Amino acid sequence: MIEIKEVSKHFSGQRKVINQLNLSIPDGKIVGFLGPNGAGKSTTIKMMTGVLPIDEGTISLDGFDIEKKTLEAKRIFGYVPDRPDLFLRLKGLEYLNFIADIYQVPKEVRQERIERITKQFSIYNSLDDYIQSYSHGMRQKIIVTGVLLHDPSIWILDEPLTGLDPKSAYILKEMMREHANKGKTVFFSSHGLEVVEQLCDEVAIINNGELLFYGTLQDMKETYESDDQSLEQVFLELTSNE
Ligand SMILES: Nc1ncnc2c1ncn2[C@@H]1O[C@H](COP(=O)(O)OP(=O)(O)OP(=O)(O)O)[C@@H](O)[C@H]1O
Repeated sequence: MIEIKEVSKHFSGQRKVINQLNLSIPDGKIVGFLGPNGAGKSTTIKMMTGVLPIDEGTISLDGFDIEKKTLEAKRIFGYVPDRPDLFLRLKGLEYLNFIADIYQVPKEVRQERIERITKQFSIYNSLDDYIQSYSHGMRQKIIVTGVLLHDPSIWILDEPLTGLDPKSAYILKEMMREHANKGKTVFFSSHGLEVVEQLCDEVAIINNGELLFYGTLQDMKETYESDDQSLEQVFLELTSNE
């Protein structure tokens, strides 16, 4: 479970980019975090994962405050950033072993997981190549593999499906569903309603750093949809900055 309480953030010389955000992400559900460019999704996710300091408020992961119990919190989540350009000078396999070492994944377990997951993502034959030479989608897949390798209970994914080919996107969506079905937490950001409609149990919509809606798609339909407005039109209207 992820608890975001009264969180605000501003960057120097700017207005608040996150304003008094409250959000409770339950276990056992896939929750989509939706909003247009610049809405504040990545900033929120970076605060959740301890990448950015929180100006005001608190965020806890399974009860561990990310700023006060940082190590404990970091042990239990896996994070896929929006830009997967990390550790470019390592070979794919070196990166995965590095992650497995940090999280102390036993040798036999890591071998089985690396082989299974990278074969599913069709990157098994590229593990001896440098990440530098990988395409955007391959870089994303190696980072997702690194996350799955240590089997964290909370998954925090920043636009995980952007740049993935349809087969890999399908596999990742299946994995997200399986993880939520095990009673674990899956939180991911996206621009579009389509993937959220396919995949999510609940959706949080943010714009200009403020939460506009949180609930099931059914709630959203019941609250906003009408005969002359589809859910997509509702979403576009809610998040319009014009
Ligand atoms: N390091 C930074 N310094 C200054 N402003 C920043 C910084 N990072 C983000 N911002 C600003 O904070 C706001 C929210 O940005 P953020 O990246 O969180 O949005 P987003 O919803 O993830 O957008 P996108 O969908 O385009 O990735 C934007 O106005 C952005 O310009």
